[in-house]
Amino acid sequence: MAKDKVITSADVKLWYGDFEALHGINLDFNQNEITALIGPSGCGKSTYLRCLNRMNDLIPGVKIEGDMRLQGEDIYSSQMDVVQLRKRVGMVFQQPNPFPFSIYDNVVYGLRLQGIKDRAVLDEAVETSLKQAAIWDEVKDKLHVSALSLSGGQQQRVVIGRVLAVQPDVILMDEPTSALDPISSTQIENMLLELREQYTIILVTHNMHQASRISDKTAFFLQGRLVEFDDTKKIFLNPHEQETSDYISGRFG
Ligand SMILES: Nc1ncnc2c1ncn2[C@@H]1O[C@H](COP(=O)(O)OP(=O)(O)OP(=O)(O)O)[C@@H](O)[C@H]1O
Repeated sequence: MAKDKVITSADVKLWYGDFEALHGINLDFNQNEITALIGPSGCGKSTYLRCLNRMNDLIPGVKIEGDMRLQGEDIYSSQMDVVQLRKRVGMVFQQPNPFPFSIYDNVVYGLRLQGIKDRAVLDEAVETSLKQAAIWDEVKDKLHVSALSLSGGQQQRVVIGRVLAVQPDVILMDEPTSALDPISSTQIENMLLELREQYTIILVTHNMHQASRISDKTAFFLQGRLVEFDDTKKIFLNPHEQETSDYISGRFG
């Protein structure tokens, strides 16, 4: 049975000034799937990812063309509320970036911005989000200490909790484990497999083992082009394109 498409993108092109970084990307994302974006450094994975919640709007001199839709709504329409969009399409970066506040205040940050003040509602959101982010047991007795006092792996899970608290539809992750040790990385990978039940996840990764272990679909980018997009098994075991095969087998990149 065909799954629902949460995000669709057609003929996405992006220029940084005169430099064309994306050359017409066509890529759709199914609900409750993890899609990995792979490819050598500089091929445009992060640039493409940032198009999906309009993070590139913040960069001067950027021009974007193409059609990108979230649940059918035009992401680049003038009607689109960008604050709402970034709530619906949350983002986790390579370096954990907790705010210099307590764990609790980090997690409820987005909810307070929405005007939610009810302590019971906030408490409930903190517990639920930190459980989903697989860090509740480690921090439940110290919710009011600074998030910056945690290890890198714990900080990244608190940041994921902060993203989950506003109940996004889609979570964008840009190399979320590359700054972490192997145990923390595995914890986050296992958590993503759980989160897939509820969310649609788009993950940029340089880690081929990670892409093959946890993603349903894989998109291989090269020099601003989408070379191949398919089921992860197919991409890793029997890719259609020679360039994909060369990259997967470590012949470049
Ligand atoms: N703010 C920017 N201004 C100008 N050029 C940029 C900017 N950001 C990225 N680029 C260029 O766009 C191209 C794609 O970069 P991008 O960061 O999207 O690649 P990537 O595949 O995510 O790389 P990596 O795996 O190293 O993070 C590169 O040539 C890069 O130098």
